[in-house]
Amino acid sequence: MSWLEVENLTLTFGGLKAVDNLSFSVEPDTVYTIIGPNGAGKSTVFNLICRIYDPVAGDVRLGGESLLSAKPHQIVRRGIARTFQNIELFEHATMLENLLIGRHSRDGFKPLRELFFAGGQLEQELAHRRKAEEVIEFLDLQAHRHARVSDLPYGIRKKIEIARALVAGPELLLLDEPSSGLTTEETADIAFWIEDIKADLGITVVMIEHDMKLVNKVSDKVLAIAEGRFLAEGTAAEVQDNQDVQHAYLGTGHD
Ligand SMILES: Nc1ncnc2c1ncn2[C@@H]1O[C@H](COP(=O)(O)OP(=O)(O)OP(=O)(O)O)[C@@H](O)[C@H]1O
Repeated sequence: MSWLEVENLTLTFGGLKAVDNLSFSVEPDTVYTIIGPNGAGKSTVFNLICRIYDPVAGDVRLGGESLLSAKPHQIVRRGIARTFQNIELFEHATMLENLLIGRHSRDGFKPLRELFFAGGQLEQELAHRRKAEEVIEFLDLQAHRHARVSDLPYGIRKKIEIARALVAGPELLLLDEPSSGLTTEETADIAFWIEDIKADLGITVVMIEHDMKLVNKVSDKVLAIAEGRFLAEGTAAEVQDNQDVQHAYLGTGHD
């Protein structure tokens, strides 16, 4: 049994099959990358794993347990955190404030506990702060702790988006196009951090990515999809050599 199992997953939007009977599985402590042309269904797969959408068929299991009974806000507590293709941070808050919000998303808002158990609340706040500081140090973001996110360069904001996901303490991190909008140098930097997240934090990474240099560098396994369907799976080199994959990218169609 694999750790993350996606089985016969299907989702339609109107008449369009965005994800079509897709199955794959991910082993723990690996980087698993999903590639595919624009509109292939990659982000929809993430949205299905995070319970934003209900599949019309199929299942998603983590550690043998189906995620389909979970509500979107419970996904973080099931050990999953994600980043977005377009950065989704509170632009007018500081980096630290953004990280603390990311941490709170794990526990949810509990007004009664806040009223009656103020002592425990304080301890929890301190634990949140410690976790945020741990991630700040890990990603070498100390210089930006109190900077307003809107004042920071795009490359740093992209890294803060990863930090926001990490403070939730995930076992599975979903990265949606971590290199988009980054320079070649910044992309090389992100590759380094992804490798450290796997090796030093023991977090399994599932990544959607277009930049094949980054894919080649960090992926243990690559899945190619097109029109919501499985095309090929293997090492980055094997998948890039696959004829169906090449045809899908060239847009020449395939049988
Ligand atoms: N909420 C939605 N309503 C209707 N159609 C949608 C919706 N979300 C996605 N789609 C369609 O589903 C298909 C898959 O979209 P998706 O965003 O998952 O592709 P993708 O592989 O992530 O693409 P890209 O690489 O361009 O981000 C596309 O045809 C898209 O237009």
